[in-house]
Amino acid sequence: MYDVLFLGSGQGAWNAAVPLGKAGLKVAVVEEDRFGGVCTNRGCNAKITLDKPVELVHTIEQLQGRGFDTVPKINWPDLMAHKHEVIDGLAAGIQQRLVAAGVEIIEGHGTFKDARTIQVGERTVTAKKIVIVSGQRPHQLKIPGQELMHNSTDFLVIPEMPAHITLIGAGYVAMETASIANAAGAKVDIVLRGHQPLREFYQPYVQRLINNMRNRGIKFYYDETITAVVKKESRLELQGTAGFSLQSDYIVDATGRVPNVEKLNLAAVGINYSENGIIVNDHLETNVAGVYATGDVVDKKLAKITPTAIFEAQYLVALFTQKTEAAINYPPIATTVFTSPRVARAGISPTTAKQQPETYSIEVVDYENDWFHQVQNETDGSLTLVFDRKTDRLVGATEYSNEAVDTINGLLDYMELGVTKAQLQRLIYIFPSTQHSYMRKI
Ligand SMILES: Cc1cc2nc3c(=O)[nH]c(=O)nc-3n(C[C@H](O)[C@H](O)[C@H](O)COP(=O)(O)OP(=O)(O)OC[C@H]3O[C@@H](n4cnc5c(N)ncnc54)[C@H](O)[C@@H]3O)c2cc1C
Ligand SMILES: NC(=O)c1ccc[n+]([C@@H]2O[C@H](COP(=O)([O-])OP(=O)(O)OC[C@H]3O[C@@H](n4cnc5c(N)ncnc54)[C@H](O)[C@@H]3O)[C@@H](O)[C@H]2O)c1
Repeated sequence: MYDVLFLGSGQGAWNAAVPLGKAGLKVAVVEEDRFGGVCTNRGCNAKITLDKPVELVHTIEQLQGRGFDTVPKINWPDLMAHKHEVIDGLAAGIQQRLVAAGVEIIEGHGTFKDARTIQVGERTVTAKKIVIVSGQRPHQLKIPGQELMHNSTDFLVIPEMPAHITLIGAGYVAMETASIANAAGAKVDIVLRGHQPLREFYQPYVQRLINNMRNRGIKFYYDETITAVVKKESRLELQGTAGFSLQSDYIVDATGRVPNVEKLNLAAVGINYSENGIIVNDHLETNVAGVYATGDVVDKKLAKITPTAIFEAQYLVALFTQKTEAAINYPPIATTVFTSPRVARAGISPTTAKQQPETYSIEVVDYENDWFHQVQNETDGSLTLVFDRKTDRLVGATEYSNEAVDTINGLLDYMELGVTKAQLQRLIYIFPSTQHSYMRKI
């Protein structure tokens, strides 16, 4: 019998399995696909490799007539080959790390037989504790012609960039894919059901991002309900209510992600779940004692992103090695949409702060007239900081700029450590630098 068995090998699993194995526990990981899960193979790592030239091209674009007189073109097949070179070996590397930590690898699809037993093919394995880390998969619109559409996994291995790409949805995946495809030379459309792209982000900054994307030629179609996809000779046609139709070469269904809960035989064990995932308590334990869940498959309001999955994995390590009995206590979680420019955020949003002016104060730093941003001719950027009035501590930050990720990551430390505005103003930063630039304005 294993001490701990993980169902899935993504970030929410291997970041716990490796240290638990090293701590001397008998650990197994069941995986039916590539080791490392979505982030490593068909999510974050793959996407950021394809995004790097986008960032560089946009910076060079900004400096046209200011030191550069041409904009380099992205060679998509070369970039895709580079992505394979960077990404394809990662799964084997994670597998090796598990094996080196003494973790047993079990390949195949795992399902519950009972609260301590998992069936993988012909094999039956038992464990004192089972952790469900089965992640999420792309949501698929149930409409005629759905099989003609692609998802983010398909896009991240696409060998040639189609001339015309259309994305349905305006969340993280749609906006990031649009940013990459547009920079790589495709004509790009985004078709939204509603009126609020990236609804978890500060909307004034999202609007600035959309204006920027529009100026690059990306078209947004609001309030459209797609009802069918039809093949029209060599092209595809999206059809919607009220006579909407749009032709394209490649359509990505980016309408969200759904938790992998159906094929685990949860009903046999009586594990509670909702359409958002497995329901857990504040110790990440399900309603069935000894069965836990981490990562994207958990029903939670927090961002379903890799750092959250890793934090949960690390919490389980502490819990299972008796280093803690306390409930999980999440710090502020930083997140970004990797468009170009980016929008990134952590902590209390400016929207919440504006709704509670007696509790929060706001500082806005616009980059339009900031000399340091003018160095790379970046005039379209802004940072909003939220302070708690009572304690004077930094409790939230949101930025729209090319460097938003570094800014928000840098400010995250201060939020977690409870640094006050007065303490921030004491810091002596390297000059010239982004930090120096915004700290001078607070
Ligand atoms: C296109 C894209 C881009 C992303 N970019 C970012 C980013 O830039 N930054 C970020 O922080 N997050 C990003 N994410 C989110 C990130 O990928 C997830 O938060 C992360 O992968 C969650 O890890 P996990 O371990 O919970 O699940 P997953 O990575 O989904 O792993 C689950 C694993 O379980 C396996 N599995 C499922 N059921 C079974 C079963 N019954 N038996 C055996 N194995 C099973 C699956 O094969 C899979 O390997 C992105 C996601 C996508 C789709
Ligand atoms: N940079 C990152 O950290 C990053 C990048 C990609 C994905 N992710 C993770 O993956 C998750 C999924 O991303 P996503 O973009 O697939 O989902 P999402 O929830 O961010 O966006 C889904 C979009 O589809 C729309 N939509 C939903 N149902 C629809 C329908 N029936 N018809 C038309 N439109 C519909 C929504 O309005 C929304 O615009 C994110 O929430 C995030 O947790 C993170």
